[in-house]
Amino acid sequence: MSLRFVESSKLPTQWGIFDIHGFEDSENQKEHIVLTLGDVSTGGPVLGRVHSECLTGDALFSMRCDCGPQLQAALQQIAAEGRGALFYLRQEGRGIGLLNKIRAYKLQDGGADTVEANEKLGFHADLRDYSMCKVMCDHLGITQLKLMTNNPRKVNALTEHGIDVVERLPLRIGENPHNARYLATKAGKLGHLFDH
Ligand SMILES: Nc1nc2c(ncn2[C@@H]2O[C@H](COP(=O)(O)OP(=O)(O)OP(=O)(O)O)[C@@H](O)[C@H]2O)c(=O)[nH]1
Repeated sequence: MSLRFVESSKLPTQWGIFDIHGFEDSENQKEHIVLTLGDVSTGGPVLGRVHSECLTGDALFSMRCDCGPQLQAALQQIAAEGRGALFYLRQEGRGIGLLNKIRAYKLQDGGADTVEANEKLGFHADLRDYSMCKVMCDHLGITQLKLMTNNPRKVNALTEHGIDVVERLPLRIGENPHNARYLATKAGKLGHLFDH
């Protein structure tokens, strides 16, 4: 992965003024961002969230998934701690892209679960790559993460890329009748832990 830091600036949000850092992956024509709050380069493990893009959940308030509430909760928890990092990775639909995610939704409307739908479209259930996080951490001086996630495979992937994840913090939020089956499939087939 050829990831290059581009620029940093400020991003005022309803939870405080974050620093926003832009990175470019020219090889894959992707642009990723990291929001940080406080001094993340010194002072021990950083509260972190590695969040994969979900336009429908993050920006359009979709209740088919739990992405939007997780994003909001992560930013709130970072703000409450006064220090942390949100890695916002542009790998929509677990890496299959937005339009294929809509195709997968259509298949789920017809009875497939989220894993079967990906497979019917010819994709693996999860195509995401977390290698860019190591470059981002090195650039930002982050050496250890306390990671907010329900996904142990994400912890393993980051660890394999050389990131020291010292703790996994569950991020169980946003359950509703529209995403009950989706969350059950994540727990049953994708190894997500829905503990508190
Ligand atoms: N292919 C596909 N992607 C989906 C679907 N619903 C949400 N996503 C995508 O899934 C990604 C989020 O992954 P999740 O499996 O929900 O969660 P996670 O990141 O593995 O784990 P957490 O850290 O606990 O949130 C985002 O890129 C969403 O766009 C779906 O039905 N099909």
